[in-house]
Amino acid sequence: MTRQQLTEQIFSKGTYLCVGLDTDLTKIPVHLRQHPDALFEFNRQIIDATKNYCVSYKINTAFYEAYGVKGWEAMERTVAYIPKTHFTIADAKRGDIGNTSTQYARAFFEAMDFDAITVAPYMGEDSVRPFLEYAHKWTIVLGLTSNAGAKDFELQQAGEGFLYEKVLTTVGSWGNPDNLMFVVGATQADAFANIRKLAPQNFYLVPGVGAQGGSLADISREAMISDCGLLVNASRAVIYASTAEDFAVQAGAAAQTYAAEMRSYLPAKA
Ligand SMILES: O=c1ccn([C@@H]2O[C@H](COP(=O)(O)O)[C@@H](O)[C@H]2O)c(=O)[nH]1
Repeated sequence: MTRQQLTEQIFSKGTYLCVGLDTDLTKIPVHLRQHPDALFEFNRQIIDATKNYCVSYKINTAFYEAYGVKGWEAMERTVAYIPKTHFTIADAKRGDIGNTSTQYARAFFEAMDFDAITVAPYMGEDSVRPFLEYAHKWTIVLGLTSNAGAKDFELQQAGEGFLYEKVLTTVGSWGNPDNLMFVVGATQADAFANIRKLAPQNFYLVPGVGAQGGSLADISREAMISDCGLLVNASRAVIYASTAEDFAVQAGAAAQTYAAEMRSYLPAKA
């Protein structure tokens, strides 16, 4: 998907919500747990209920890898089920020597048709480059993450600034705003204005609203640009809005609430 196609979706639907499919069999409604294809069936109903209120789905691969072959198959079926209008993200946090990253890129961009994959930058350029070489695919590099551990490396001083700042500027020169996004945690709202100066045109994938307590209003105020430039992810707050039989209806309602707030922050047009 191109940037223009993504922004057309955002402005026509009035939302920049990304629903995170962090599907955990111990958290889905009891009546679905015995279903022979429970992971996919849960996702199918969540997608049907939320697709009008979001422009993207993020599949965190850990939740599928945890179930072995059956989990991997459920992930493949889920990404194939998501409407082509929606931007699909494999939250896999890959990155290895170039020869190996090439295989990761094939797995997520060819064997499965994800639009984007999250990548850890710490093995350097050759580990990121194979993902960037795909036309109309996106590499989403970890910038300043939402977790407490961000302070252990990302927020350590590295020369003139923080390590995450060096990641933004250096990785930014490897790609461009049409193929490279950064992960910036919603819990890091104080840093957003500075981050926008360092990566002024890139889209940010922003996890951390909902269960982690980040503020949608703060992020939107500090980091939105004329074509939006934000995909804000909510996983647990949407998909587990209810764990009863009405789970899909409640997930749709939660997504609708986020979308209504997002509409109020979007500029008039791109
Ligand atoms: O900095 C990061 C990077 C990735 N994540 C992932 O996003 C979702 C957040 O889930 P919630 O339930 O909405 O908290 C999850 O898949 C994380 O692994 C992140 O939270 N922070």
